[in-house]
Amino acid sequence: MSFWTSLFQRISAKRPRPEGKPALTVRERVSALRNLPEFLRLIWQTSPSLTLGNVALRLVRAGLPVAMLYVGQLILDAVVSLSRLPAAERTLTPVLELLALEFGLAILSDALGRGVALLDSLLGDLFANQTSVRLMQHAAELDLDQFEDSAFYDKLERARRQTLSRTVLMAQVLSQAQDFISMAFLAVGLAAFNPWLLLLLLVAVVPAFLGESHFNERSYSLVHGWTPERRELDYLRQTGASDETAKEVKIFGLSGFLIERFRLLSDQFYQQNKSLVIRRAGWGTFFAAVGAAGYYGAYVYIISQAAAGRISVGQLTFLAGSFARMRGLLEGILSRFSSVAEGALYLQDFFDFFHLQPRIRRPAEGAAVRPFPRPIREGFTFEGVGFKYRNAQKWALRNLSFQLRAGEKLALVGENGAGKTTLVKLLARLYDPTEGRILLDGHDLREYDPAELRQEIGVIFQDFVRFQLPAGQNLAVGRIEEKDNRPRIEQAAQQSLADSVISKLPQGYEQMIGRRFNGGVDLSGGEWQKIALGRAYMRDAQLLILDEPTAALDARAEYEVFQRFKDLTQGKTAVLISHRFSTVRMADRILVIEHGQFVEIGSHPELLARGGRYAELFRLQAAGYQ
Ligand SMILES: Nc1ncnc2c1ncn2[C@@H]1O[C@H](COP(=O)(O)OP(=O)(O)OP(=O)(O)O)[C@@H](O)[C@H]1O
Repeated sequence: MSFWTSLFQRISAKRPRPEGKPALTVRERVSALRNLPEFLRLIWQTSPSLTLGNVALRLVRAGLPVAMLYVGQLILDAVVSLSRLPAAERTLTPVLELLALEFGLAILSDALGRGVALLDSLLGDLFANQTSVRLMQHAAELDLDQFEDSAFYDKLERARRQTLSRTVLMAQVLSQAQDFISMAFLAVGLAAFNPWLLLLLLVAVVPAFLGESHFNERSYSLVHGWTPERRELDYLRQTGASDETAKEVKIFGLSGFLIERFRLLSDQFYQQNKSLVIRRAGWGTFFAAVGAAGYYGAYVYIISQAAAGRISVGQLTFLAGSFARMRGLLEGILSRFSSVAEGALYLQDFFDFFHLQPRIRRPAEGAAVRPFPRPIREGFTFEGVGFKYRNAQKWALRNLSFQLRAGEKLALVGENGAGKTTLVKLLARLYDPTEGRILLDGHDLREYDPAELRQEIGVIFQDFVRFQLPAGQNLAVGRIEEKDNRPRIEQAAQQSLADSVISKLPQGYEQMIGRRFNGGVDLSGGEWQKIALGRAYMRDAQLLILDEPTAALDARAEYEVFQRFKDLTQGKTAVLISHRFSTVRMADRILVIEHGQFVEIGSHPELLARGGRYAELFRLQAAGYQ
């Protein structure tokens, strides 16, 4: 067993491995480097001019160390030969000229260094902004069920978290190239004097590199393995202190529970990371000592050559300086190499995220995309539709067949968890059925462009989003292109009764809603619901879906909303989900589902006359009012 193998086995012996999270193999690390060309292409695309400028400055700067050392050698040799001349013949002019040259090089080096740092930071900021935008764009294209998958969330999280280190990686890759060129210049000088010095240099530096890369790999494995827990930590931090949760956290006295869990997890991570950084520091010191020993060995050799008169004093400083400089550069290159490899591993997460593809998308190129019917002629037909959520054991819907006729108002009735919201999500193609199919005017929904379909559908979900935006924009999210069309927004507000809410706000339509931002005003549940309903009226949709749109409204508001709803949706198809039979009975037909299965369909009088499940539920609720 070689010395290094046994050394690394010892380093590895006590390391804590996160449960079930295997370390990455060397092959995985090396293969992660394949991500670099793509990464460099992205940097180039960010700004070709900044990238070019950066590379040009770095190229010039790469030549400076050897030039400065060489001028230093000339200065010393000139001074020594000057000191040997008779006093009358001594003139400082050549030395001063050389000094002026070195001064100029020093100024140039500093200016180039600052220029490079400036371009790095500008390019890094631009790159970070553009990748954040790309992340948001790509996330917006993905399917809803991908968001419900925790492995997906971990990927997204890692891709997001690494924004900063990607900009560091960019600077590192560029510095790497620059230092390689500097090294090549210096190596020529050193090798001309004695090639063995180059070998000594490698012996001094390579162990440190191996140690560095080993610990980088451990650190990546630890952080990678801890992604779900770190996500949980973020969640706990957010839940423990946010305006949305403060009310319940206080009432239920949850802060102790949340803090305890946070403390436990963060402590575990701290302990594992601590032992890693301590071992890293210890081994780092050892390898630095090996490096220093190599340097002093070379120094002794060079001095002995100077003492024997084989080289001049100027050459001595040039060689000693070159050796020290090369050691620094090589150490930099090697340790950066391992962090570049580590960065490339994180890039893998980043690219993995971008390789995720939505399944619900426009029909493939070449396949005919069916234009959305305007107006819808027959309606939607469910044919033996079944749906199972990702990772769920049971079916949310099964064997569901019925027709939603064009222009009809259909109410969905069923107990909690019966599958009503799921049905609506299938209509909007947030998911595709697991079995069976949904037809629109006789053709499978999958033949239409999902973006066009969603334009023609307006859905207000029971858990609608309370956007922290001004009142007008909060309504306009129903049709964001119209966010500046005040008359249209006001009309939608009147239709949904939100106008009475907005007129009471100090700044009317400009009033920021929600407490997150300065000057924001919060609304009651029913007031929020009126705003959300307004979004439905902002849309020019042919199919309107309201999922418990009035649950938080008072009795008078609910009555009014539905009186208007019938008029306002004249000629349009609508689906209503409600647990209130006073609302449900206004629908043309009512579909009753239970445990995801079809039970019955018909108008209110028909279903009452039939005396089935609907009649039973209706009487149950009516009895409560007597
Ligand atoms: N994202 C999801 N992932 C896994 N299961 C889900 C998801 N959403 C809903 N379910 C399950 O699917 C079933 C149907 O849920 P759905 O939300 O469609 O019911 P619902 O009839 O709208 O209920 P409610 O009246 O309470 O709103 C339930 O058993 C529910 O637990």
